[in-house]
This record gives sequence, C-alpha cells and structure tokens, in this order.
Amino acid sequence: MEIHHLAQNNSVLKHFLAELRNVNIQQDRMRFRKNMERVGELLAYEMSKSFHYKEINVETPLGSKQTHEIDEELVICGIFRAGLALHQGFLNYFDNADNAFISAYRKHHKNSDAFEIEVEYLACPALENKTLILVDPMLATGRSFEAAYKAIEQTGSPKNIHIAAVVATPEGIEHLEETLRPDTKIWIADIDERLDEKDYIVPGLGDAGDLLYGSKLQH
Ligand SMILES: O=P(O)(O)OC[C@H]1O[C@H](OP(=O)(O)OP(=O)(O)O)[C@H](O)[C@@H]1O
Ligand SMILES: O=c1cc[nH]c(=O)[nH]1
Ligand SMILES: [Mg+2]
Repeated sequence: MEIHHLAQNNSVLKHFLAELRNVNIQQDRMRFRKNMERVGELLAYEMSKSFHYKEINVETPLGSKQTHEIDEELVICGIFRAGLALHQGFLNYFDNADNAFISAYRKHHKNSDAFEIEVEYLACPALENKTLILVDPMLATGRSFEAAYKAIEQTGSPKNIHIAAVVATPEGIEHLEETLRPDTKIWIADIDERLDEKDYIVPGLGDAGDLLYGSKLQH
C-alpha cells in the first residue's frame, strides 16, 4: 500500500491544517468548512500527480499545443457527515467526476465507549474501470473507511482506489493496510500520535463533523 504523508513538506497545506486544529480559530464554523474544502483541493492536486494522462492537442489563439489531460474516470465518494466539505474540495478540481455518497457513523453500545460503524445509505455509480476516491477527514481507528469500502465493494470493483484523509493515526493506517486492497493509495495531510480512550485522535482537531455542521444527538 502506498502512503503519502503530505505535511512532511512545508506548504500552504500546513497553514490550513494549523487553522483547522487551532481551538480558537476552529470555532468559526464557516472558516473551518472553508479550510476543510481547501485541504480537499490540495489533496486532490497532490493525488492528481499519480493519475494516468493522455496526450491531447489544444488549439490556442496563436497555434496548437501538444499537452495532456487526465485519463481516468473518477468517482469521488464522500462519507457523511464529515466528508462533505472535503468532497467539495475534490470536486472543485475534478470538474467532471462522478460522485458517490455513503453514510457511516459510530453507533455506541449502551453505557459504554465501545461502538460499531453503521452504514445506512449508499448512492453509487457503476465502478468498473473507474478510479474510486474515498474521502473522510478523520482516519482514527480506520473502521469507518473499512465499513464504507466494504459496502461500496458490493456494488462493483473499481480499477484504482484512493483514500484521502486530513488527520490519521498510525493505528488507523495499519488497520487499512490489513483490510483494504493492497493496491490502494492513501493520501493524508498529517499523521498524529495516537488514539485516546474514546478513539479520538490526539492531538487531532476534535470532532470534525460537529465543527463543520454542529453537534448531533448521540446514537
Ligand atoms: O476511523 P474511525 O474510528 O472510524 O473514525 C473516524 C470517523 O469518525 C468521524 O465520523 P463520525 O462517526 O463522528 O460521524 P459524523 O461524520 O456524523 O460526525 C469521521 O468523520 C470518520 O467517519
Ligand atoms: O478524532 C476524531 C475521531 C473521530 N472522529 C472525529 O471527528 N475526530
Ligand atoms: Mg463526528
């Protein structure tokens, strides 16, 4: 499995990430959503370097130019809720991509921190010969990405699979290495230290879904 850890190099990505993590700045919900979308755009740009391209000829006002365009049929799949803003960032760059939507949430056991991942909704185009990009900001235990991929897999087998997340843990990445197709490529803005006792990422950024859209009733 190929793992790309993008914040290893300095770029404006680190600036947006710092704002997403900052407990004062992240309370500005509109700015948090915008930064998440902008990180989606940067992840899309980095990922695009790994795509196949085909030669095309473009007529300019002054002549013609042999150049290239993306030669992959993309399907962007956002995981509800928290994946929505990141999904929009990918769509801002991959204009004509098809899209899939899947829900995944942590359903807690009664009076316990233990949880199962519930998948209740999936809308997905045909995946044969497509490049699937699964996006969710948080890769904590990795169980949501796993559950989402297993549900999507029932509908068809994509040619290529990319996973995109903003903050990940080493445990989460290891979990995906054990459970997803070995040719999957993972694109992560940053990799943090560990999970806490509630399986939240430390230091992470908090609850991504709540920061984007407000709190929800616990299941
Ligand atoms: O790697 P995991 O341990 O599975 O945790 C990560 C998941 O947790 C968050 O979603 P959450 O369940 O909070 O739902 P939400 O998007 O509605 O906030 C996040 O968006 C991931 O989907
Ligand atoms: O740290 C975490 C872990 C799961 N979901 C979040 O939103 N944040
Ligand atoms: Mg959440």
